[in-house]
Amino acid sequence: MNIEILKCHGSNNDFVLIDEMTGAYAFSEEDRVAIAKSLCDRNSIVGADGILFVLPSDVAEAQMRMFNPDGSEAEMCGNGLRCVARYVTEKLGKDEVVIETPEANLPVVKKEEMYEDIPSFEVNIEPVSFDAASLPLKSAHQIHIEQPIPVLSKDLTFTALSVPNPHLITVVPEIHDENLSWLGKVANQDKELLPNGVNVSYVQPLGDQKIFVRTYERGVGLTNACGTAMSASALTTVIVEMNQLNEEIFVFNRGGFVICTALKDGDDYVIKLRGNATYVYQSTVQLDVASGEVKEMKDRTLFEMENHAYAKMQSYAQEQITL
Ligand SMILES: N[C@@H](CCC[C@H](N)C(=O)O)C(=O)O
Repeated sequence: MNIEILKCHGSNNDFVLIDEMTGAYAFSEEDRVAIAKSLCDRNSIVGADGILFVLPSDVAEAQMRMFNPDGSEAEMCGNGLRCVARYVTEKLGKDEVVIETPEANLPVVKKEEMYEDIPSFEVNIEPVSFDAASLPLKSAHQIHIEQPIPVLSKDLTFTALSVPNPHLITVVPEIHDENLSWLGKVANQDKELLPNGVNVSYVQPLGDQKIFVRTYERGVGLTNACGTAMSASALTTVIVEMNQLNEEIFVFNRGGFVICTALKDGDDYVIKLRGNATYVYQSTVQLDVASGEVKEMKDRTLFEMENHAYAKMQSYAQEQITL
């Protein structure tokens, strides 16, 4: 079958967006899983960190469903939600809309450009829970903040939270990719400890309300950036590193940077995640859903100007962390 795709990214965490509101595809649940596995495969002619299905909603302007390359569906996707925010606001000619996600209806809003010629959006990341059962994480502590997990590490401590997808956050003086990758694999294999798997992040404080975050994503592996992980990391630094609530935290990553602000609304935390929503190209792919083979890509139109603008922003982000 022919499927129209939009390749997009937030902080170079890249996605294939498929519009099921306009396209009369009538995918089954099995189709969505198969399409996610085929189109995200880095050996195919597309390749991505995840897939975003945009569907009609009875309670919001649109609905987002996000699948990882292994075919698992995530409760939330922060970088993906900014891309969906741009897609839906531009389609409806509005500056703010609500997007239905599996656990919450989330407001998203177009913001002033965070860097020259960078379309920028802010999305709410919620509900947030520090209850270990919300991941779930098997722990002796109901609230697992800065506590060890001996099967994962002899010396590190971890903060567990769901936003609402599951995260383990560790504040470290420096980041070693091989070590994070090992930790992420072990954590995701141990179904006694973490039955639904987990996204694992190392956070390096850079001082002055700045942090660097590297994440091993559930269902993917190491990615350039993970929006929910950066949000969870910003909130964790508010709690363990005495950063301030209601103040912007600049979160740098392999693919750029975002700005997170952790707020408290009564007893509940909400994180505002602001960052780019960049279109890479649009095209039509011919896919054999049954065999998973991506046969052909046709009519590929590159968004050259915005890719060029994003490259500049990425160099700026790199300079900020090497200064
Ligand atoms: N990259 C995303 C998160 C995608 C889902 C995640 N891998 C999970 O399974 O929870 C983001 O930007 O938040």
